Formats: sequence, structure tokens, C-alpha cells
Amino acid sequence: MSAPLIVGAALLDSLRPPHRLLAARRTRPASLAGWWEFPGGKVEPGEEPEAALLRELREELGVDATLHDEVVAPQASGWPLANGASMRVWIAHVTDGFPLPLEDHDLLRWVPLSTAAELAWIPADLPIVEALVGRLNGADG
Ligand SMILES: Nc1nc2c([nH]c(=O)n2[C@H]2C[C@H](O)[C@@H](COP(=O)(O)OP(=O)(O)OP(=O)(O)O)O2)c(=O)[nH]1
Repeated sequence: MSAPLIVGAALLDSLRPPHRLLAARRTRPASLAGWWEFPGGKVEPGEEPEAALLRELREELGVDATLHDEVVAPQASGWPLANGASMRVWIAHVTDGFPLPLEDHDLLRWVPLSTAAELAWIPADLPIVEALVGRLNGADG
């Protein structure tokens, strides 16, 4: 069985200019409960990654979103996660609805980009947060 592909959204409050990033606190499994992450989840067989991410955002947060650029990973498969999985992450913004922790999370927080890296992210997510913040600081977003 090939390693699962996970997709995540770097949801920004605004694109011009962005100030805050939506972080979601996991409730399961016990080993990850309490850690912060990008909302998202596993790509199902036969599903396109972008479609999977939009589905996950509807299920988990109850929102529709538009995806923008991908936060380019150091590997073609995506950002390496624990246990051999990979994650691809897209910059996104909410187009309909108000994000709520409907599934898999007990808390959502719009964190300022300037202090986003200080949150207790799942360790594998921290390089992604740093790449995202660096990229947004160096460009218009
Ligand atoms: N969604 C998400 N998962 C992450 C991140 N960082 C990270 O290591 N992971 C890991 C945690 C899980 O082992 C895996 C994602 O699985 P999941 O449980 O969220 O996916 P899912 O809802 O589709 O899965 P399922 O349990 O319903 O089958 O990737 C992240 O930023 N976002």
C-alpha cells in the first residue's frame, strides 16, 4: 500500500495583505490531540487532491473555500509527515460560511502570521508554517 497523501489548507483571513492564519486543534488520535494543524485530511482513492481538500474543509469546518497557490514542498510528494505520509498544502480563503470546529477539532484560532510559528503545531507542520510565513513576507501573497 502506498503512503497516504494528506492535503491541508493554509486559510488566510485576507489575501491583500494577509494577517492571520487559521489553525485547528486536533482531538484525535490521542497522540495528536491538543496539537495544532492545518485543516484537511486524507485524499480518498480516485479523488483529486484539490477536490479532497475542498471536501475536508466542508466536512470539518462547514465552509466553502477557494484554493490559491500551493506552499511548495521540498519533495515532489509533498511535505514529509510522521509515519511516511506526505502532505500538500494550499493557500486558501473562505468564500462561504464561518469556520466552526465541526469534526476532528475542538478549537480554531486565527493566529497572527507574525507569531504563528510559536503555536504548538504538530512538529511536521512547523517547517510548512515557516515556509508559508516566509513566502508571505517576501511577496504580496
Ligand atoms: N489534516 C492534517 N493532518 C495532519 C497535519 N499534519 C500531520 O502530521 N497530519 C497527519 C495527522 C494524521 O495522521 C494525518 C491526517 O489524517 P486525518 O485523520 O486528518 O485524515 P481524515 O480525517 O481524512 O482521516 P480519517 O481518520 O477520517 O480516515 O496526517 C495537518 O496539518 N493537517
